[in-house]
Amino acid sequence: MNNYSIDCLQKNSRYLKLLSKQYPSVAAACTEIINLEAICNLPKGTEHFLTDIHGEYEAFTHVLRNASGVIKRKISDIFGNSLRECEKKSLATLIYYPEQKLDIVKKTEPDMNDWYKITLYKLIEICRNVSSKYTRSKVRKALPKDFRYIIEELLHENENGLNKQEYYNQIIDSIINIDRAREFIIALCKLIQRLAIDNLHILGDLYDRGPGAHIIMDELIDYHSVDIQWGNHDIIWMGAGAGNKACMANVIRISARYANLDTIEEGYGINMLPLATFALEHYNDDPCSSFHPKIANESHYNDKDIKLLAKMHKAISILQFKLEGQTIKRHPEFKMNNRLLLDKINFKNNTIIIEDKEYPLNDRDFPTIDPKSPYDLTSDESDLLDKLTLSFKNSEKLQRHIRFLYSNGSMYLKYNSNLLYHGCIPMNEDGDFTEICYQDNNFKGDELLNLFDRLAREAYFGKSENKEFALDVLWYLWCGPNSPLFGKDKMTTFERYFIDDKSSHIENKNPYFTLRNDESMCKKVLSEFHLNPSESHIINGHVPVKTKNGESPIKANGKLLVIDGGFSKAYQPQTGIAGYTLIYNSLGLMLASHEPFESIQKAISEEKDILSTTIILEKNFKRIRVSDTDKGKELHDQIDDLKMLLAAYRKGVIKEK
Ligand SMILES: O=P(O)(O)OC[C@H]1O[C@](O)(COP(=O)(O)O)[C@@H](O)[C@@H]1O
Ligand SMILES: [Mn+2]
Repeated sequence: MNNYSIDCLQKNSRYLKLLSKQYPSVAAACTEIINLEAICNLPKGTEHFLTDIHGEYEAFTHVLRNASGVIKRKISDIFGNSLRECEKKSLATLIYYPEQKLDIVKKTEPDMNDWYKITLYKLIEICRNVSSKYTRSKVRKALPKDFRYIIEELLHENENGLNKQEYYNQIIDSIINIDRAREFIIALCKLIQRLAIDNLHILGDLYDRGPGAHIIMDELIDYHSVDIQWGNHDIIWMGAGAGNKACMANVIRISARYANLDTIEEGYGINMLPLATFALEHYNDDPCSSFHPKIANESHYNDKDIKLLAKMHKAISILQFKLEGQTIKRHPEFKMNNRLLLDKINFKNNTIIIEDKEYPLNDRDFPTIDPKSPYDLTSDESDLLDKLTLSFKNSEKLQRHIRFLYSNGSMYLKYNSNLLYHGCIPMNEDGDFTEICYQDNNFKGDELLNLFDRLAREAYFGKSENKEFALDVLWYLWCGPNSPLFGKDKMTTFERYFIDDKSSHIENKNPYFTLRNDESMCKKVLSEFHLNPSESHIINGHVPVKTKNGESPIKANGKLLVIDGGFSKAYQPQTGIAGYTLIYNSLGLMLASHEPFESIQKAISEEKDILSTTIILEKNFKRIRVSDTDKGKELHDQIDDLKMLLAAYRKGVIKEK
């Protein structure tokens, strides 16, 4: 026990008085100290890392429910050879999708009560196992209200204990007899899912081409503990929600390109009719060949839909190029003049000069561009943009999702000695961190990311005259040459639509992406962020690992892990797999690589789980305790404060209440 002097206690008396409101007596302070010290000795909770989901909600939902294989492993650990493989599979499917699986069982099972009974025993066994890492109080808080008391009884009673056996069996029988088995099983399955993972980390790009980013956001909002490191695709949605027109045009363009306006229209209730009307009016006779949407499943769309989508796609792309040009001109400090392209078009010859090279354009229909002032909006374009901006601002659901990205997200995160970020820390060829000047000060490394984080928040919440600048910074973060989220020298969107010569499409990655293979570089980054380089790791998303070409997700001698493996179907041909996820539990760090996922429907009806291969990256010989984690450090600080309060009570500096 620390020996606090009276002087020290008196100096801290204002804080101690406040603390004494929560712990009003010696007994209360002692109880809390014992409680916190006990928590510190528990094994650390399991962390789950996912990234680059790109709107693929089915695969995402599945990996969230199967906890990247954690639940399957628990079933195997607990039941070993006492269950057949097919029984383990069924049990796993039940835990992932209880409602749907119960409906299927009901159709074929001749003795439902018997099935309920056996299943309940198994589920309680698994619940006991997954809850053993937590304090009773934490488990209690996770219990569903309706069954709180019964589950607690079942978790803490030993059905083999002589006196309790009948009591235990009676509870199970009663649940079945009063017709509550279905609800009870669903509650237990959800509890297992909830307790299997203590904390979820998402390393960015929830949004983009896949069909259901809004569904993913709804799931995350309901998730018990999640943090998000913003990706470049998330940041344009944040920009669109905050009212930046260039970001909004990008968001609509990408949705049109991937024939995925459902997220905007049905997910967020934003009406695209004004864009459709505008497109039909101005591009009616234009085949918009380069703007044919990329459609995963052609059969969903008829010819007319595709033609209309192509016109909308072109209309919003031209708007994007105009708005981006205006942004670049407003901000010479962004140093993006090389991306001013509309004024480099020769409308007579139908060519463009980019970086001293002349290219023919594959399209000559630019009905809304005035060659003399190509970045000016026509009055129809202005009206359209005003309508769309208003709809984005007024979508209650979009705004809720954006606020969630702000409250649970950031540019980067330090968590239990790992450094998490989506893209990169901008670097020069020589490995120095790139400096950016803002308001006469230079920023680089962690300070640069902190600056961007602050400005990103100011763009949404700010009220000052700097807000407009901050809004443009959100767009810079999407595609600016020194954006940590983008990490490339330029985004060649214009070239990919209008120039056939593919050499103009090249986007060069920041030197970071080569330098990060070097262990000493990674250690330098970790030190920059004030982490101990010998025990910490960097965890990255953003660039898909081309496993097919022999690339490894483990870089720099294990210091850096890239877990973008292609949740997004568009990247799977390159990566050869369907994504990496990372699990960090009390025993160490494990990397899971997943085979492509067919569908939730097949996962349920055919019990087709994702096939995952897990490799252990680091194994701890001593189990990691809460005490060794960031939470543990917080708890130790609290314990110290409580000990000081105890001393204050005992030395009469503070009175018990
Ligand atoms: O495949 P598309 O639609 O042309 O998109 C490619 C664009 O997406 C980007 O790769 C950014 O998205 P990611 O963050 O998913 O890599 C850009 O660099 C590139 O210009
Ligand atoms: Mn990305």
